Amino acid sequence: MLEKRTPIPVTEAIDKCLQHAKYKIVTNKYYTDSLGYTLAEDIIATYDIPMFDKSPYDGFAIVSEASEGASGDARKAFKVIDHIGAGHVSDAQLKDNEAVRIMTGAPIPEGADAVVMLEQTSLIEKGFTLRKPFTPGENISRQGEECKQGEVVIPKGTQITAGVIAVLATFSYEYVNVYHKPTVALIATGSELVEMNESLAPGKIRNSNGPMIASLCKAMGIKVKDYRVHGDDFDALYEVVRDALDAHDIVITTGGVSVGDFDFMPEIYNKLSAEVLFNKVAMRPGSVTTVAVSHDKFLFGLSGNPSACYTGFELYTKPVLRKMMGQSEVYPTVVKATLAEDFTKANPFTRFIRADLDYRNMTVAPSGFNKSNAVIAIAKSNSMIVLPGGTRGFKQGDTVDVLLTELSCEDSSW
Ligand SMILES: Nc1nc2c(c(=O)[nH]1)N[C@H]1C(S)=C(S)[C@@H](COP(=O)(O)OP(=O)(O)OC[C@H]3O[C@@H](n4cnc5c(N)ncnc54)[C@H](O)[C@@H]3O)O[C@H]1N2
Ligand code: MOO
Ligand SMILES: [Mg+2]
Repeated sequence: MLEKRTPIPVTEAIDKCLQHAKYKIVTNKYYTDSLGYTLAEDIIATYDIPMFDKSPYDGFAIVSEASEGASGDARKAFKVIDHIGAGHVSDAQLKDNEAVRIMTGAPIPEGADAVVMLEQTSLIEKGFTLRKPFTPGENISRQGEECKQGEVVIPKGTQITAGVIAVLATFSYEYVNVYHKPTVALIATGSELVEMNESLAPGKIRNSNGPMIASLCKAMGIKVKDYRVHGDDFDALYEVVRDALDAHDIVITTGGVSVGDFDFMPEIYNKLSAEVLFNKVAMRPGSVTTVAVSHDKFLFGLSGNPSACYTGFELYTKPVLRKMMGQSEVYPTVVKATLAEDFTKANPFTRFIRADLDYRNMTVAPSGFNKSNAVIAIAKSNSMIVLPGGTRGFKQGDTVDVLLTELSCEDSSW
């Protein structure tokens, strides 16, 4: 008898996945090799930044009091008694109308309490004149104004970007504790699938899901063991999935999760005694997306239809990968935007539409033909419009939720 599937809400499905995502092992990386990993320790400032009061400009360090009353008609003259660049310290003790010629980044000499930009001076023999008064502290970068020694500057759970690497370099974190990345196996199922160079006999189609999912993982800095295409043969498929699960933390399959005669994934989960977290979600596309767990390992049964497959990855696989990589920000980012065209279809379930979000004016429109089997609209999208279930008749100008899918800082260097 046909099994009855009960759809659960998308947010509940995401949370079910995240509850089971636990795998976190700490490893140590040389700091420049840590890009794309997640910090397993807080990064603490080992000294104040700036470490000393310094000049933010090329110009002259002065005693501000000596500039009092300066104007265009009554310019004040200063005598230059020393000359320093960044990396050097002046021994001068400034008094009254004395100044030190100073470059950006150099420490403020004793006695000085303001910096005059070169452009604000007129040079004379032995020094310069000024036409305006300076206040104490003017144009000085203060010690500790960015951060103080001992402060947590980057918390554990942050993904390491180029900016984080700059901070590691600043505080001499030569080796840094990061979380291990989960290992992922990928299997595209379907007797209709042929690879890139094979001929397209009648009834056959190219495997586009496999390379798409591998690329989505790669963009997160995660290497995939690609088991490539496997036909709809229960015993053979069972063995491949079992072996893949033995060797990896996560097995992603595409296809074979619906109720067709050759959709073998439900039976495979059963034979593996995996706990199925859900096999129906109140969403379109990807309603048959199935996620199962077995001893802290994940089986993502993504739908065969490319747009459904993509949506399932973005909604369920990506947050789990992020959590297993140790990241503290795991949920998809959702923003508000204005719909640029009418969308009249009814939405019995929450609908995800591959979309093009224009960041300049925050308007959004579907990125092309948008059925579950569409592939081109994925390529043209940078986001997905999210329309709640039980709604219909969205109009141009309506405000809608938009889930961002664009890749940003994630490492794809391998
Ligand atoms: N009677 C029902 N039929 C279907 C239901 C349902 O609830 N009742 N659900 C539909 C929905 S929704 C979807 S989505 C699909 C899901 O199908 P499967 O996940 O079982 O996937 P397949 O049957 O293997 O393939 C579906 C479709 O996708 C193409 N495909 C598969 N793999 C790839 C690949 N690697 N690259 C590109 N395209 C792929 C495949 O040829 C099929 O056309 O089921 C509906 N049916
Ligand atoms: O999973 Mo299907 O893609 O809802 O159309
Ligand atoms: Mg099917």
